[in-house]
Amino acid sequence: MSERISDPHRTDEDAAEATLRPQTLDDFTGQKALRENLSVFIQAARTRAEALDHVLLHGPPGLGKTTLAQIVARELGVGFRATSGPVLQRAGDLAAILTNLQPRDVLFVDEIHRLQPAIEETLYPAMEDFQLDLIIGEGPAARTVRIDLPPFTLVGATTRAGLLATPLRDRFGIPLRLQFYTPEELLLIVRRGAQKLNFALSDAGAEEIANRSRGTPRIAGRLLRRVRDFALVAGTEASRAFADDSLRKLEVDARGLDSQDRRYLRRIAEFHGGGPVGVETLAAALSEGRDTLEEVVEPYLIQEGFVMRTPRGRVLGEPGWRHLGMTPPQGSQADLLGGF
Ligand SMILES: Nc1ncnc2c1ncn2[C@@H]1O[C@H](COP(=O)(O)OP(=O)(O)OP(=O)(O)O)[C@@H](O)[C@H]1O
Ligand SMILES: [Mg+2]
Repeated sequence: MSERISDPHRTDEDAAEATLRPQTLDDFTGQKALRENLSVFIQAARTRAEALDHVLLHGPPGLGKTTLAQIVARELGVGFRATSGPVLQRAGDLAAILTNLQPRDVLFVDEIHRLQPAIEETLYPAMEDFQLDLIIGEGPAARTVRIDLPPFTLVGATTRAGLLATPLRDRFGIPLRLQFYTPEELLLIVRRGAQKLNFALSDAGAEEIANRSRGTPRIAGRLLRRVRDFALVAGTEASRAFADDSLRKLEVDARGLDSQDRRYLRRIAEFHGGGPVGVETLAAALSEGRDTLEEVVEPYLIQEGFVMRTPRGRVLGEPGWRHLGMTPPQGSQADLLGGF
């Protein structure tokens, strides 16, 4: 795992995140459409005193999936159990959790795209009919018993919805996609965070952090805590210039890209004339996993137009060239695809 300040994945250092985590739907900034819909479904479930339909949260790391799962349980006024795809090794592990749920509880399964196939199949009848088929004994004496489960809400989270099997995806009545946050939303998040941390951050300083957070609250929180460290040690208040200077020390540039992002862009520009180049080739050249590129590095670069995903591979976009201070070669793919 890399040590990038702009890595949207959770790291040990992010344990401090807990203080910044919003506790209610009202406190949760951004994702307006998603929040409004969810609020209606929660209210309806509460009114009917029924379990909320299963919810699938998908989107890039650090956008608030785990936070939302906890909020859903709190707003429903029910218990919250959490596990994750890679942790559940045997069908029995899942059975133990399911049979211990209280009616209407939320079971949060993080990284649900990494469930073992056998466990996934146990999950189907559990989600659909609140029934669990257990195999007791072995060999010819083995028999299946069917156990009724309390009605519950499965909240699944994944950064890779594309990897979910269709039968699993279809069993989520409420699929919700999280989007990158706008600079205005991040500004609000940074301001609130500074308040919670008792950190005297100027509005301009907050703006500087918000604009460089790659659309991701986790990164905003992390940059906020680092700028706060710099300010504490320097014994000054955090003006725009101070925030700017601190972020520069962390190698986060004016658009929020870090050294890994720039290495990725430069590779396409300098070794492949701007592309197209296959993601496997890039991953090998940069000594990164393909997954890391697709899940962590690329989503934001694609959304900002720095790079484009085409059937023939990755192509540097106009903003990508500009960011590197280079001009696209005449007749390059960026020109041809300019209208994309
Ligand atoms: N809408 C928001 N408003 C304020 N803070 C937020 C918001 N969403 C996320 N955060 C902050 O960002 C941090 C990361 O969020 P969270 O852990 O929920 O992300 P995630 O989508 O589950 O990431 P991963 O895919 O890595 O599991 C949280 O600790 C929280 O402080
Ligand atoms: Mg999470």
